[in-house]
Amino acid sequence: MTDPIIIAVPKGRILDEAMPLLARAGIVPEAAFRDPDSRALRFRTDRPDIDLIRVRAFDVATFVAHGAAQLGIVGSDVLAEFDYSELYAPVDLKIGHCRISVAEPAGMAATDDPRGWSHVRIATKYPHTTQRHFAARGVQAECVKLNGAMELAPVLSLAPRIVDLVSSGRTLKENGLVEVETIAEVTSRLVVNRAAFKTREQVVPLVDAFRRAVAA
Ligand SMILES: Nc1ncnc2c1ncn2[C@@H]1O[C@H](COP(=O)(O)OP(=O)(O)OP(=O)(O)O)[C@@H](O)[C@H]1O
Ligand SMILES: O=P(O)(O)OC[C@H]1O[C@H](OP(=O)(O)OP(=O)(O)O)[C@H](O)[C@@H]1O
Repeated sequence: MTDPIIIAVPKGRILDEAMPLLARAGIVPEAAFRDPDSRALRFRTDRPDIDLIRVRAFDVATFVAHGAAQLGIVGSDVLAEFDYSELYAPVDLKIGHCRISVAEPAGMAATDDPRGWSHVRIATKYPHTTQRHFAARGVQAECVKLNGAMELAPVLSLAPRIVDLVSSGRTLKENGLVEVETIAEVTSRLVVNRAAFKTREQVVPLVDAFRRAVAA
């Protein structure tokens, strides 16, 4: 038998929204996949030709780009940050809605005019996206890379502004920050390794199954 198709799924918040979509696409993982106590990382499904792996959101793109997984589910925020040429993103899964935004302390925003910025120092998990956004209007962005809790950076003087994901706005509010610019709207995408798209016969029907699952 040929190797199973591997689908990389992020273990964070997207997982809850991805489960019904997987089911509608005809893929039901073994029970351990949803067991928080399980230490397993690779799981069988009701389809003998498909396995799932559960990895960190940023690592989904890496596994699929390198062909270690053939398909994956990943936020457009992650895709924009990596810009891997080996990734093809044919389906907007319409889950994981949020936006990537610039935020700063409410007190600072009261008198700040983004049109006057020439150099900004930004704490973010998304340095490439940030630099690209600001470079497009001639602003130099100096980024301090963090992997979480960006909202602490302004109050602790690590950087006066942040670029982070915003959904309800609650995290910003509870940390005294306000959104001053939206960089992009974010949803999760089905990603496919370009070589696997051409060489593995199950991939095209799977992409179609996900497309139908979104429309259902
Ligand atoms: N507040 C949010 N609302 C909606 N979607 C979000 C939100 N935050 C993140 N996402 C989406 O979920 C993806 C994973 O985010 P999550 O916060 O679960 O991962 P993480 O905790 O940063 O990941 P990891 O622990 O792997 O570093 C993001 O890439 C984004 O596409
Ligand atoms: O606008 P809100 O609805 O408050 O959502 C925004 C928060 O959600 C994400 O964090 P997450 O909870 O995933 O934590 P992490 O980034 O620290 O892992 C993001 O990094 C924000 O901190």
